[in-house]
Amino acid sequence: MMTLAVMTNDLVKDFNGIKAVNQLNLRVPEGAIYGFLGPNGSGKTTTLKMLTGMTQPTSGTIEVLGEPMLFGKQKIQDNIGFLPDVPGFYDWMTAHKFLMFCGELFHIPTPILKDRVKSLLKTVGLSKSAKKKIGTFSRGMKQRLGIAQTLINEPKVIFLDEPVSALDPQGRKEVIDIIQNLKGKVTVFFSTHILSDVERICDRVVIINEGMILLEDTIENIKAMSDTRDIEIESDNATIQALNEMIKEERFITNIDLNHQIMTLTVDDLDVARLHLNKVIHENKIMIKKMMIKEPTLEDIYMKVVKQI
Ligand SMILES: Nc1ncnc2c1ncn2[C@@H]1O[C@H](COP(=O)(O)OP(=O)(O)OP(=O)(O)O)[C@@H](O)[C@H]1O
Repeated sequence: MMTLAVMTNDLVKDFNGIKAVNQLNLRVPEGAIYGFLGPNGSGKTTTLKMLTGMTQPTSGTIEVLGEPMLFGKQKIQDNIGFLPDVPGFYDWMTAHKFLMFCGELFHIPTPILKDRVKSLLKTVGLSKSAKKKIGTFSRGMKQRLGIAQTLINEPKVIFLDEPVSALDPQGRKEVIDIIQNLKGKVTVFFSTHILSDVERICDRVVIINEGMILLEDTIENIKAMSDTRDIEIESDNATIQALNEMIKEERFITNIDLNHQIMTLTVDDLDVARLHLNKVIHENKIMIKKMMIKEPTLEDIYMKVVKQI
């Protein structure tokens, strides 16, 4: 049986009649890199706060690592790590001092803690900046330090609230690479709205809106589920126009999008479309640079599911 790192049953958080989280049933397998997606205000932060024991649910239950979350009494914080969306640091502390300080809060014996801090600084690529003040750090460096802090107590699961959203592409890549390297060592539950990152590293994804689940599955299954397939054809402008005239009345085409040298066809039957297009291109001796089938991206699917509501 699959071991679950996080399980919620009918989780609800009501703020004066507004259900920020509404009957949420999450199943996060142990060891997964789990992407928690949703537009602004969909309930991600509220969920994360409940999962980490900081906010009391209105109703429903939470189990983390098989232990029921008993609000106010739980020891669960010893076994989890949490990086809030806007982490706070003492700017005057060095990275090394900060991690030592965090470890002391867990009463980790000093010799063990020293080794752990050293190894964590290496994991997040901050060994060379260990003695620098946090106030001089870039956002990306702070976020990496934040990830090291979530790992200080050797948790089995860490929760990261939008860890990459405020970072530039370089900073994002560094943080995403670190998360990817944690695979197999710790369960990572992270919220984000940057879909390309999710696509690259997540095993499973859940998309929520208005506190409810719209979709929950592996990335492959989510992509396979989408039945829309586009065909992209590239040539010079005139050829594209000519081809458009030849095929625009075909019944298998549901939409044609022309963008100078690129024509994108949305079709209802990919096989019929390919056969017919090949025939037209061959018979009319049309020179094309490229014809390819565009797989739907997670972003296409996300936009579709979120818009349905
Ligand atoms: N303390 C609170 N009191 C009242 N309403 C709240 C409170 N916290 C959140 N909400 C409401 O709950 C809903 C969900 O908010 P939440 O911050 O969980 O969403 P989110 O998905 O994390 O959004 P974002 O990506 O913008 O941070 C919103 O409508 C928000 O206004």
